[in-house]
Order: sequence, then C-alpha cells, then structure tokens
Amino acid sequence: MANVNSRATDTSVASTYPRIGLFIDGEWIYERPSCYAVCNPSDEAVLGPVPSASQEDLERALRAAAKGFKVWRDTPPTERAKVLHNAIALLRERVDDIGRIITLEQGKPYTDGRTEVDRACTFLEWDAAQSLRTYGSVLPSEPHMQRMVLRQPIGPVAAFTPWNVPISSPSRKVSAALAAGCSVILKAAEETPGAACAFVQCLVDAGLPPGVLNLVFGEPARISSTLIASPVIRMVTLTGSVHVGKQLSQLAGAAMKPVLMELGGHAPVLIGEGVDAAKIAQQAATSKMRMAGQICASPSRFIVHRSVYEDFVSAFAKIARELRVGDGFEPGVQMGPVANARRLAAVDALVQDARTRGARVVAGGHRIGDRGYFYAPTILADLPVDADAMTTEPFGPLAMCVPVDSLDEALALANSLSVGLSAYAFTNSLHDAERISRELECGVLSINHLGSPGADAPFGGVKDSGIGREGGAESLDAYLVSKTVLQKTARV
Ligand SMILES: NC(=O)c1ccc[n+]([C@@H]2O[C@H](COP(=O)([O-])OP(=O)(O)OC[C@H]3O[C@@H](n4cnc5c(N)ncnc54)[C@H](O)[C@@H]3O)[C@@H](O)[C@H]2O)c1
Ligand SMILES: O=S(=O)(O)c1ccc(CO)cc1
Repeated sequence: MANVNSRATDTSVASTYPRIGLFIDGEWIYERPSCYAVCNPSDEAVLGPVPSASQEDLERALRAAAKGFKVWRDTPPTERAKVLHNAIALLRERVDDIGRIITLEQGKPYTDGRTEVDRACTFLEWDAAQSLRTYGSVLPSEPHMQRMVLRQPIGPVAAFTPWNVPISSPSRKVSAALAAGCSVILKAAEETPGAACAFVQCLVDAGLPPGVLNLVFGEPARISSTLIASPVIRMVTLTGSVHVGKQLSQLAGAAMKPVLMELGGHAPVLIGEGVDAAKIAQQAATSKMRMAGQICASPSRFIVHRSVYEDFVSAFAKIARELRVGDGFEPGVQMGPVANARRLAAVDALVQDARTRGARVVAGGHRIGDRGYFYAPTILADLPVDADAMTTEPFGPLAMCVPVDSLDEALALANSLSVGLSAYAFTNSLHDAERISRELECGVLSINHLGSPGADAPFGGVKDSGIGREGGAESLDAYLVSKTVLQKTARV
C-alpha cells in the first residue's frame, strides 16, 4: 500500500530556501508587498514571501525590455550562443542547489528536480545551436535587383510559465526567445518562484546584458493584461491551463499579437490486443505517477482492448499500490505530493464523481495523511465515458481504464475531447500503428513506449491544447518574423 514516509531527514539537502525577488533592468528587487506565500507541499510549511510587482515595476520592466531588445538583437548570434552556453555550465554547476529548491517548492522527488535542470539545459543547448541557423533566403531576381527574406527577432516577449515544471518551462521559452534575439519579461508561477530566480541568475552570471531578461511576480491577471496591452510587447507565450490560454489569446488578439500556447491535455493510451499487458502496466505506472501526474503529457485515459483489459488493470493497480509516496527528499520516494490544496480537492472530486457513477477504484482513491498534499496513486476502472474524470484533465496521480472492442471504438473515444496534446499507443500491428498515426488527433504520438520528445523535436497540441510548437527545427519560429527586402542595385 502506498504510504507517506517520514519527513525529510537529510537536512544537508533540504536546507534553506532562497529569497525571492523581481528582476528588472539588471537589478533584484525584494522590498515589495507580498502577493503569495510559497508553501512546501510536503509539509505545508511556509518557505517565504513572493514580492508583488507594482504597476510602476511593470512599466519599468517594459522600458527595460524595449531597451534590452535593441542591445540583444544587434548582438552577434555567436555572442548570444556563448551566453546560453555559459548559462548551461552554471546550471550544471548549481544543479544540487536548484534541484533542492524545486523539491522544496514543488514537491517532486529530488532526483526528478535535478533531472529537470538537465532538461532545461538541453533546451538551451538546442536553441544556442539554432541561433546560428536563422537563415533567411535570397529569391531569384532579374539583373540589378536583389530580393531577400531576412529572419528577424520579433521583439520583446511576454512569457508565462507554470508551477509543475518550474525550471524547464522557463528555460524552453527564454532560451528560444533569447536565441532568436528577443528580450523577455517572464512571469513565472508564484507557486514556484525559487527555480525561476535561480534560472535567471544563471543567465545574468553568464553575461546577459541588463534589460534583456526581466522576471516579475504578482497578481497574474493584472500582469498579463498590462504586459499584453503594452505596445512594447510583440509576442505572448504561455504554458498553462486551457482556460488561461484562452484568456491570454483573447488579450493578444485584441492587441494584434501572435501567441505560442502550450496548454492542457488528457492523453489517451490505446492498448491493442495481443500485447504484454503486465509489461505495459509497469511502464504506465511509472509514467502516470511521474510528478504526481501533474504534467500536460501525462498518460491518463487508458483505452484497452477487452481481451487484455483485466490483465492490464490488475497489474497496473498492483504496481500503483506499491509505489513509495512521500517527501521528495526521502531516499527511494517515487512520487511526491500534489502541488497544493486546490489540486488535492480537484483530484478527489474526480474520484468521488467516478465512484458515484459506478467506477471500480482498484488502487488509491484517497488522500494520504493529514499534513502535506499527498494523494494515493489512483486507478479507476470501468468508468462511463461521460464521467468527469474521463473529460477533465486530472492533473494528478489519477488514471482511468476503460475496455473497448475495436480500434474504431478506441479512436472515437480518444478523439472525443476538445483537447489533443500527447497520445500513446501500444500495438503489434503495423497496420493499426499506421492508422493510429493518421487518425489520432494529437500533437505528439508515442507508439509502444510512454516517452516524450526532447529538445530536437516539436512539442505542442491541436484543438484546445494550444497554438504553435516549442522545440525541434521550428524552435525559434514563433520568436522570428520574416522581412522581405526588394532592393534595386542601379544608382538612383
Ligand atoms: N500545461 C501545463 O503545463 C499546466 C501547468 C499548470 C497547470 N495546468 C492546468 O491548470 C489547471 C489548474 O491549475 P491551477 O489551479 O494552478 O491553475 P490556474 O489557472 O489557477 O494557475 C496556473 C498558473 O497560471 C497563472 N495564471 C492564472 N491566471 C492567469 C492570468 N490571467 N494571466 C497570467 N497567468 C495566469 C498562475 O499564475 C499560475 O501560475 C490544472 O488542472 C492543469 O490543467 C497546466
Ligand atoms: O518544457 S518541458 O519540460 O518540455 C514541459 C514539460 C511539461 C509541460 C506541460 O506540463 C510543458 C513543457
């Protein structure tokens, strides 16, 4: 049975939490009223206050980003890449401390916090290389005429990042923006500000000029409406919920600014006949419970061929029940708490709804303990397809299993939601794999494994899951604009 282990015992690892500041025009600012108290989700202890940016702070950040843009866009790409590489070295040097901050404020196991720092580095590495390849083109022309397409940085960017991946998401956005030559105002999550501060400090120490990267916290709606309406900001990017994504996209549309939106999902996992159900269950438990299920790519709706359904459900439930849940600093812990009381209540509400609709709770289904936001790894089976848990992204340690009799039925159920981010399929049929690749409505599909793409492949969703892609060959595209130059070379 999953249990919460004793509190963090390694005090050398779980030590102090950094002071949180705003970073504007090359200066850390601490003395502001607090908008939020950061809380350790493992024991609910308050870690420290988050200063709230005033309107004047936001105006100053906008002026700084405008000034920083002029400096950075004219900095040679090789110099920009050098700063990104310096930052990678510093992140790697500081991985123990940053991993510790992530576990303190977000709750994920310490090894996962360190892995996330490494993932952040992969984005910087990839984008540093891409910054050297922002090739334009020369168009065929008649004599005495040159026609070119220049790829130029779009301008200052407003970037909004979430609490579940507090360093890799800021890294993904900031690295692409900086590599393209843009300046940035980053509003990172107030729930996990320490990782964002540490990330910014690495870039500053790496040699980034003042004003190029600014960091603010505060009242989210006030910050987004101020920044997005400002003529200084030329592009808006968010990783977060569909709800907030639509709000920010509307604000951006009203101000005629492009968006890059990486929003929620509710990933289906199609499991076909003739597969090794126990082997897949092992992978499913590890992947589902990573970050306590609080990741947009988390596999959630297990749509399983009836011939292997019971084997899969029982193996999945057994492994889930055996997972070690506890404080992320405790050695051997596989899953930490959910981020806050809000998520605890939201996950439990989905479970209660499913229970009342006749679902079988084959693992978990309850909070663990009364201190810290721990929820038992939970597997629900035999849900009606309109149960809330089948239609609402769980963003927690919650997996749903339903049996189907055909690939037609599986695809119809998988595609029945308004979101389409990640999806997974297990099959030994080449024919089915090809059909799934063609017909499943998603941005990323993994077949016969539950992995996600790295920096070198595009990531993003279809339908309500977002607009645009992060990573891959198109990594800098959202941060660049094409300028067509038609130049007559004859004397005038
Ligand atoms: N795609 C992701 O990676 C991701 C990450 C976190 C949360 N979520 C989704 O959000 C749901 C709810 O989580 P929550 O309760 O923390 O969500 P929330 O919408 O209350 O807040 C999420 C984040 O968005 C920011 N935010 C909220 N309103 C904003 C606004 N008007 N302008 C700018 N930023 C704003 C907040 O600062 C916070 O950091 C989850 O169930 C999940 O579906 C998705
Ligand atoms: O920036 S990434 O680490 O690739 C990342 C992870 C998770 C999510 C969504 O939760 C978005 C981006």
